[in-house]
Amino acid sequence: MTQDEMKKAVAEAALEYVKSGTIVGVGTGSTANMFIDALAGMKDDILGTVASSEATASRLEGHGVPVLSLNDALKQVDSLSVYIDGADEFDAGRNLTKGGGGALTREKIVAAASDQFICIVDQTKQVKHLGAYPLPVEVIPMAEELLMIEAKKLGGSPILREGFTTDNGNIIIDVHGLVITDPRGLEDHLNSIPGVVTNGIFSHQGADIVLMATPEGVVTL
Ligand SMILES: O=C[C@H](O)[C@H](O)[C@H](O)COP(=O)(O)O
Repeated sequence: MTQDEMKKAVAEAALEYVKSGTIVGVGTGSTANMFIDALAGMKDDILGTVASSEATASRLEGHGVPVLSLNDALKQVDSLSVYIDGADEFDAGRNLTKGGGGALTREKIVAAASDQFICIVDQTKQVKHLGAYPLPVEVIPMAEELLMIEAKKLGGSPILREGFTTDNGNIIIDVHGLVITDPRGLEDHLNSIPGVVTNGIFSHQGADIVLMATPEGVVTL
């Protein structure tokens, strides 16, 4: 089974968590794209979606799936029923790193507004410690050098994502070389640096359920 076939299988398995008549939070990335394609078949059953990026909104709209802003959605309901998204890495505690596509901030906001986060991954994303995948940090441009200095103090090697601007008009600094043994502590520490919008550790907004595709089938963790 190819990695793309595994992504498709896990994306389709996530449909089980989509409840009729609810608003669904939708993530960003290649796995989330496959979920969007599968969700299109349920577009008449759900009340709508909230997208975690402009790219996701465009793909949903291309399928004719209704997209609401988060603010409009939360005027209708207290919370979204479910948030479904991929990840770059996950650990045994269902802590995640995300943001390989640069959508981390909106993803974290939509996840926080949802009752349940179902993370859809293939088995290549499973790690003992987060950090082998460079950790993205979204930063207001003025704080670029400040974040570089602080990341080096943590033992990381920060690299500006050249030519990339987030949907929020900010920059991303990818921090290489971290071995993250305390995901929640590092998430909080990085977010306490002025100018940081958020970082790609999802510990506070970790997954409630990880659906992991393997060549033998989809496993629920
Ligand atoms: O910003 C991007 C997101 O956090 C993605 O969910 C993450 O990078 C995983 O993407 P993919 O499913 O393409 O591996």
